[in-house]
Amino acid sequence: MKAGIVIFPGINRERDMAIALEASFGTAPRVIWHKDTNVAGLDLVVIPGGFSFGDYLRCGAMAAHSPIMRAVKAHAERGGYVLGVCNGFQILTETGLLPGALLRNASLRFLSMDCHLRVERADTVFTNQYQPGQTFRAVMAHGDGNYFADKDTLDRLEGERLIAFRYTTKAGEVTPEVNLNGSARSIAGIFSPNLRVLGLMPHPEDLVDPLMGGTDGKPLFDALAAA
Ligand SMILES: NC(=O)CC[C@H](N)C(=O)O
Repeated sequence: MKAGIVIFPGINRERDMAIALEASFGTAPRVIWHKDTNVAGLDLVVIPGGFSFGDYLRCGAMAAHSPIMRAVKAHAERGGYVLGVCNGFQILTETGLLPGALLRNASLRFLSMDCHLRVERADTVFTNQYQPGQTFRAVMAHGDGNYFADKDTLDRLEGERLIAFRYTTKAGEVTPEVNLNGSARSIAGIFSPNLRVLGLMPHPEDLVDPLMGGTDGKPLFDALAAA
C-alpha cells in the first residue's frame, strides 16, 4: 500500500506520522502540500495532527476548503483509504467525509495526556492487528476533541458498527471519569460506512517504538502496511 501525508500551514505532526508509516511500510510516505490537487497513485491518504490555519474559525474548517481536499474526497469516493488523526479527524468531519463535529473539550482546557482506547471492531483494514475489545494506550493532545453528533447519527454509528474506538479505563470500562473531553458515547474514533475512512482524536503515531515509551499504536500501522 502506498501512503501519502497531506500538510496544511500549521500542521506540526507530519514528521511523527511519517516516521510511524515508514517504520511499518518500509518506505517513506509521499508528502503532499495542501495546494496540490491530486493524490494519484496513493492507496492511503493520511491527514496528520496539528493546528491547521492556526485553528482559526474552527479547528479544521479552513483546511477543509484547501484544494487538496477535493482530491481526497474523490479518492475516498473511489474507495481509497483515508486516515485522519486529531486535527486530521477534525478536517475529515469539516469536509463531510465523516459525520459529526469535534467541539471544545468539556473542561474548556487543552488536554495533553495518555488515555486508553477500546477497540470496538477489529475486522477492518485499520484495526485487524488488535483484538476486539482490547484496550491500548494512546496519547491525546487537543483542545477540541469532544465528539458531537445528533442522536440519530449516534444511533446509526452504533447500529452500523462504525465506532472504531472508545475512551475507556485500561480494563475497558466506559466511565465518565476517563471520557475527559466529554465525547458523546465516549467516542474516540469512527469509520465511514465502507470502513475505509478512519478518524480518531488520540495519536497512535506517538507510540510506535520502545524509545517513545511504548508500541501500542504500532498495530494500526502494521495492519495498513499488510493490507
Ligand atoms: N494535536 C492536534 O492535532 C490538535 C488539534 C487541534 N488543534 C485541537 O487543539 O483540538
